[in-house]
Amino acid sequence: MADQEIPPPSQLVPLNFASVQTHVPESHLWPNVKELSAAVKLDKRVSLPLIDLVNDDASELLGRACEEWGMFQLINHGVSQTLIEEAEEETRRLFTLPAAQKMKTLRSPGSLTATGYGMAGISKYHPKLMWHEGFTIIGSPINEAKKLWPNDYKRFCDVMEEYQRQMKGLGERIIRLILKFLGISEEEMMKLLTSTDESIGKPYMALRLNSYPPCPDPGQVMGLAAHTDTSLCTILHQVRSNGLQIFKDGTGWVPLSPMSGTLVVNVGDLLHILSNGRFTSILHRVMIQENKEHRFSLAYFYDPPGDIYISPYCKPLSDTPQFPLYRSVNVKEYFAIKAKKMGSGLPAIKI
Ligand SMILES: O=C(O)CCC(=O)C(=O)O
Ligand SMILES: [Fe+2]
Repeated sequence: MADQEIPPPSQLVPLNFASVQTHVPESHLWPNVKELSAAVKLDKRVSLPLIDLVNDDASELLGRACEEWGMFQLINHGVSQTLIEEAEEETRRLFTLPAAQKMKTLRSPGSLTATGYGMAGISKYHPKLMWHEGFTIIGSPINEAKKLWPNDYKRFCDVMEEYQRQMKGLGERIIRLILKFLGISEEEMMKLLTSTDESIGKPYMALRLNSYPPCPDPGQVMGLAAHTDTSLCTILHQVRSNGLQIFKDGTGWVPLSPMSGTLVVNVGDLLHILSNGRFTSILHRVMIQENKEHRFSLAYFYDPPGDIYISPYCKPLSDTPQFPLYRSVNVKEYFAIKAKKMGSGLPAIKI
């Protein structure tokens, strides 16, 4: 029965990476990776802000980091190290399953609100495929976990549900502090942060587990091509290995190594819109490393529900009049615009 759910090979599906021993298939050879890598400022020490969430000035520090970088690292974030390690372990357990097993949970292409295995949404904008496979979780992953581990699915579900619960709580704390910095009132905040209630649209909050398998020719493949996240903010846990790079205006591409005990948080397009362009929706990408390690990461996209409207916040009574740079847009609509515009949604809603 389950085999019938496996799609035909013509569909855009992740490669069976375990079967690649020596030669990277043509479909995954990017002609320009060497140039892209050469542009990286390895000598630049990234002094990405490191923010203590329990600091009395956290709101100010987060706001300044969003303005200057669109990204920061967080300590004292309150998410237990044990849970993070369990989530890492379950992620590894999932991606090291045989390819045919993972394919049983393939998400329908283009689906934004389904749980399952597949390629990153940005894959369809590039002529070459990426050295990446993902597993997106929205709500409970129980139906898919049962297909992966018919007799042993509970552990994965328990860990991933608890991880999402804690990330959602953390996301809300971060967003509240950032909105406070912008001068947004509690009442307005509540409208935005209303829980993932079906009455205001489908939940778009998602946890994406990312896997970048070891590659025989890392200099010719792309892990995850440059993109901005659509979210309000993304909370990223990099599992030890290097590869993440961020684009800093005035500097260029710089690597961002994982730092134990911290979580990386970045501004997404929705927060850029809400801040009326004040906060940077930071461009980032993942390059495959020479060290033949299997790299994993866990990205939690903190999003309002689909029917919530995001409008640029222009400070009332400010000395200099402020005008909205973007039209107001609801979450569901913005996701659709971004998909239609090849991953570059902001220009489409510019006033
Ligand atoms: O793997 C990483 O470090 C980054 C992942 C990412 O950018 C994403 O999932 O949107
Ligand atoms: Fe991202």
